[in-house]
Amino acid sequence: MGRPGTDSRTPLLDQLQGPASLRNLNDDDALKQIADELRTELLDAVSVTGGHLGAGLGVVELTVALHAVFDTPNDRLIWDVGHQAYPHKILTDRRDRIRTLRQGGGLSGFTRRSESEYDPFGAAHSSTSISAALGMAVARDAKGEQRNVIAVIGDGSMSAGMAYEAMNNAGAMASRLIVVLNDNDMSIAPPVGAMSAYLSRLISSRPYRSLRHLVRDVTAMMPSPVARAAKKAEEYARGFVTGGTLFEEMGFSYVGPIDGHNLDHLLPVLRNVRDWRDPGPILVHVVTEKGHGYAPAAQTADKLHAVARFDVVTGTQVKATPAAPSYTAVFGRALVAEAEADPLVVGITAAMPSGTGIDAFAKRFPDRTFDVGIAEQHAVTFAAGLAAEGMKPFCAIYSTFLQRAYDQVIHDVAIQSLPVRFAIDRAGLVGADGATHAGSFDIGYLGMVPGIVIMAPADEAELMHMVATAAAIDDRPSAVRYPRGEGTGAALPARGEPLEIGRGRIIREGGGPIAILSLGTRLQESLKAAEELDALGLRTTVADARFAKPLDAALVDRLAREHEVLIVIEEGAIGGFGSHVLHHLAVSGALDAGLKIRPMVLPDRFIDHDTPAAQYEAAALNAAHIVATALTALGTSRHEAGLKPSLVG
Ligand SMILES: Cc1ncc(C[n+]2csc(CCOP(=O)(O)OP(=O)(O)O)c2C)c(N)n1
Ligand SMILES: CC(=O)[C@@H](O)[C@H](O)COP(=O)(O)O
Ligand SMILES: [Mg+2]
Repeated sequence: MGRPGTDSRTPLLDQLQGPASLRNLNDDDALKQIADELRTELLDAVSVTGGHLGAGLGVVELTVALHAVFDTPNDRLIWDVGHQAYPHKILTDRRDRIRTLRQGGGLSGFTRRSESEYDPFGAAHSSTSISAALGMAVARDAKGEQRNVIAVIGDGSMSAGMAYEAMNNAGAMASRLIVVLNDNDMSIAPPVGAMSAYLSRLISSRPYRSLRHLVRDVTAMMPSPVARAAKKAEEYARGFVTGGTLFEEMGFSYVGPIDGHNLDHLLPVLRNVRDWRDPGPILVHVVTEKGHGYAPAAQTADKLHAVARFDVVTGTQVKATPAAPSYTAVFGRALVAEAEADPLVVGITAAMPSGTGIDAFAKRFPDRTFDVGIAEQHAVTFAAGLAAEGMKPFCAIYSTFLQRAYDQVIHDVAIQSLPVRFAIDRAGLVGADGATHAGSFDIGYLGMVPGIVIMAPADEAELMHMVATAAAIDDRPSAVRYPRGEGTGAALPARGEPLEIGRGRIIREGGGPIAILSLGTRLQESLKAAEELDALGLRTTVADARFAKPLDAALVDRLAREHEVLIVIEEGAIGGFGSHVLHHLAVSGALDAGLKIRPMVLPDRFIDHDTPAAQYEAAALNAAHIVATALTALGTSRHEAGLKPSLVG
């Protein structure tokens, strides 16, 4: 691959008019050049935008081959997770926008139906592609239409139960379906689990098939079961112990392993698979390298899974120096402190050790750390089993990914009142990953679960106290939810002090008509708003709820009784903390006295990718919005109050 301008060949990528022009080339050598140019363009674009890099680098040749062989967009191409789809986006009508990736108003960092006809299914949460592809294949057959449906799923994403649910169903159906297993022996971290070990054995036991073998394998599958029986007989004759791969046992035809960077192999095999007319699913096992073709990727443990802006020549990333440790890092520190004091404390992650801070715990307590792979449902019930036997499991899962294990939280944990501790990272807005990753719903979806304790720290010191509080709760589930990114710089204790469950705290006594009850890290904005209101002679009370559940009813009643206006603010969707406060005040009759209560929550819509600052402005949860809400409730405009005009009126 040459760097831009160093490749003496006539550029071809610039001449492409979408994937159809790839197919019209009829020149495999030209496709190889296009792959080189595509990798260069990918590097150049992501060096400017940042984002997910390693996965896309690993599928450059595969992306070219898929679009060169299949009649996209009529043939449906579904990318699992979608973080590897930047080359796909460059080849499919979005090259001109690729440098807007993950920015407000720009391209999504994942596939998205609304973005392009070449994105038949949205993604970002893993392991959905086979299910969606099977649905599209069955719809095709039901409508008598003709097309191929191809799901591209990674080895890491093959560790989620949903992938097996889909294969189990597909393997028993006649619908023609193509699954490309993109096996780069990586998840975000090195892969874990028996499936990963199996795939490694499969690859080592079946060295790259020669082209002749590959074409023969596919040919043998084509005409009829007779040829397949002959092949099976040959395999038995050659001493194959089993009937073949796990995938074949599940009703798939299997082709591979294939070198996923070798277009001389990829193209003929995919063409054969395209023309294969036998009923049922086929799995094409493609072996790739995450970060392929870019030396700095090979030198990093995570193969440059996600990067900030970087220098293409050196691979050096441009990272701002955080002013304070991240909530994630503080969680890791807090968990280590609890584990040093209590050998029953264990840490669980679902394939996100670095993202959750469990990697720090693992360094200190490798034998008490469990990475279960991309398997959130299993992680929760695995934790329930541990808790049932007296262990103290901390299950660290992003808010958005915990959505996948909701029934396990209720059915396996809460109904049995098992003391699983949920460390819910990325709770709230997450910036560039956008709506699919926003942690908007956890207060809502957990808040209705009887018995669970839900905490939200105002800063990172509070986070340590809440981890200690959770560690001490041995009779029911507990959850601590905290945001992505750095903390406030608060001084940190060596170890947290358990809090009194269900007790909030008054941060500043106002004495005026307005009170603000904040849950979580919106406290900083609430204090700024109080300062502004003070300046108007409206001395404002600010309280930190600390607990969404159980609610501090005494605190809520006092705020309601002593103030004319009560603002309740949280970084969560409607149906969360504010709803619980409203419910309590309505049931208790406190609203009958005419309290002007204003819940402030995330807008009731999905908030697209953007910078965090832009997202908070869009969410209207900043100090200026709090001031405006309070004044409006009071019946005073900012003008009457003598405040300079604000964007929020
Ligand atoms: C349900 C879910 N859990 C966790 C993640 C976070 N995540 C994004 S990519 C990834 C690794 C995927 O590995 P693989 O499928 O092998 O793709 P590769 O990055 O190797 O191309 C993980 C864990 C996710 N997107 N969805
Ligand atoms: C693709 C994916 O789902 C993860 O890589 C996710 O983007 C990580 O999010 P953070 O960057 O917040 O850890
Ligand atoms: Mg992988």
